[in-house]
Amino acid sequence: MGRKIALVVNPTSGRGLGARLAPIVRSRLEAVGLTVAEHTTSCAEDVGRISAEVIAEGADAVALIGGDGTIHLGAQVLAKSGMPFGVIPAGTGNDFARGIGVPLKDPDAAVDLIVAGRTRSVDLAVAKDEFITTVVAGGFDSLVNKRANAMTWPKGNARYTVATLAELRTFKPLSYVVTVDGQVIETDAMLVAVGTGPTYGGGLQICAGAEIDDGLLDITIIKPVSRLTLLQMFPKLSKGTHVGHPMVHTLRGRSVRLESEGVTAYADGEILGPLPVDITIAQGALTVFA
Ligand SMILES: Nc1ncnc2c1ncn2[C@@H]1O[C@H](COP(=O)(O)OP(=O)(O)OP(=O)(O)O)[C@@H](O)[C@H]1O
Repeated sequence: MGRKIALVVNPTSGRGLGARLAPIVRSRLEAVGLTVAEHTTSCAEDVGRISAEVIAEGADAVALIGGDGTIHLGAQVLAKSGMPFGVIPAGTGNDFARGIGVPLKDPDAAVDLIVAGRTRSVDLAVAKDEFITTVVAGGFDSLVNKRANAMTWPKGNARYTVATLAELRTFKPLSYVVTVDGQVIETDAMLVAVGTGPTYGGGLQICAGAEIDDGLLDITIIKPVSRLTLLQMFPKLSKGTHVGHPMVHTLRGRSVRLESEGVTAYADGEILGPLPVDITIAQGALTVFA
């Protein structure tokens, strides 16, 4: 085959899983005759810088080892470049990989998708001049994210459960103005989420049913509910069955404006910035092996 693959590794993703996966991935790629140029990032800025360099140097494809944060950084450069890229999931959340159907706990199978070479174009959201690869959201979940990101224990997704329980004690619904393709919705809500793919927070199907390549943003509004109802809804988020609840409102559109005073929006698990935020769709902006 002789394809040249640039392997971009975030060694810190998944608390070191990225570094551990790199030699495994590299040898599997080389075993099928691919030429691998391995680049290990030493800071967040390196992900974009190295991605830009390997595009300029004429790599045939990029393989990213990392989690959603790494993919977010890489997507800023890879979007609209036409450069096909593959994901080897190494984060704690891995929601982008989940959304495009890459096996999460089987790096060999993830590598095999790159080797097979079948690509598809997937949509990205655009907000505050950034490409977003999963979900933009603000409200109750912003507080949970903030708390969970500051926690060192417990590890993995359990942090989100602990943070959710802590935030539930004091949270009050917020007032939002949500404008979807010009239609203005004024509502109180627990949170509003806007995604190209279905999940955030490591598999919570907040935008259940979102299709990654339909050219549309999926919007979920969770209207004010009691603490008990929100708690009961939480396990349903993993299956996406919250969507049938009368206080869960879903819609689709190509442009969304989210407004709510004092709310910080999160995107791809990281802080995006304070609302208001305008979100549009970049249809088919990213070419992935899947
Ligand atoms: N050497 C590094 N290279 C790249 N990013 C780094 C590095 N050190 C720290 N970071 C930071 O690590 C963040 C997290 O990486 P990533 O999201 O891939 O892993 P994760 O947090 O374990 O997974 P997930 O986002 O899926 O939960 C990046 O957004 C970046 O800011």
